Amino acid sequence: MKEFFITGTDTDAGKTHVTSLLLKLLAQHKKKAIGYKPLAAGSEMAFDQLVNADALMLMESATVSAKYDVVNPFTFAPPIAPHIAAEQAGVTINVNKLTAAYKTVKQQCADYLLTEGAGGWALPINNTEYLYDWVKAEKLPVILVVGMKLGCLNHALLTAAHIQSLGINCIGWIANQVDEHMDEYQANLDSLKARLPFPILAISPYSEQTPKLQIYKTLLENLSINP
Ligand SMILES: Nc1ncnc2c1ncn2[C@@H]1O[C@H](COP(=O)(O)OP(=O)(O)OP(=O)(O)O)[C@@H](O)[C@H]1O
Ligand SMILES: C[C@H](N)[C@H](N)CCCCCC(=O)O
Ligand SMILES: [Mg+2]
Repeated sequence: MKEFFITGTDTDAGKTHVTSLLLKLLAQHKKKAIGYKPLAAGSEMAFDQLVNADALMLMESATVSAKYDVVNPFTFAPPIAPHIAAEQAGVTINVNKLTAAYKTVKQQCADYLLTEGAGGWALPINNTEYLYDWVKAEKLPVILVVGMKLGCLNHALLTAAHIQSLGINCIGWIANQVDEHMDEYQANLDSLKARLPFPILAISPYSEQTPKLQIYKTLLENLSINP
């Protein structure tokens, strides 16, 4: 099974948007793929259970179906930092619990498992651990979604440097145009291409209606998809 962890330069960088597009790309190529959202904050009651919109979107885009709790084992109502939401709910989250939950989603007979993080890269899960500790423990290859807006150069470069400092493999980055009217979009894209230490995998243009990925060959190679 091919596994990837999708992180972003910040909350709202477009991790869910891009992960959903990747799942749809895999579906077009008849691949068995599932999305996973281990940790979500910002959820609503539906049919007597808390559900999060990111997890539901990943479920809609996947070709392999699973029960809600399998796709999103930890979910909290308030749209705040998840470790604070967990503390308020009296729930402990740690690397061991994330690893145990991950075993269940790995049993769902998918060939591709795309895990969406929460917030940006340095997301605390408790007083001492970060979500990236779990990513490192699982040895998950990372895809960095850069939300293209003013300030993203700093966020992208710091995120890349930290991923590398942990010895984690980042297979590349995806430029996601979250700001339709970003000044000097192309110059910013070029600045990132010149500086990020891993290849660009795709560009996700601004689109509310029919979102599409402009795909680079490296992405297809990493997903083992024939063009
Ligand atoms: N390429 C795009 N074109 C248009 N709208 C976009 C694009 N990418 C993301 N958006 C919109 O921006 C918002 C944030 O995107 P998204 O929910 O994917 O971010 P996220 O990184 O998953 O955030 P979170 O940290 O909450 O998980 C959403 O309303 C989404 O529809
Ligand atoms: C509520 C939001 N949409 C996300 N689910 C959680 C974002 C956490 C950000 C934590 C932080 O870096 O400050
Ligand atoms: Mg999301």
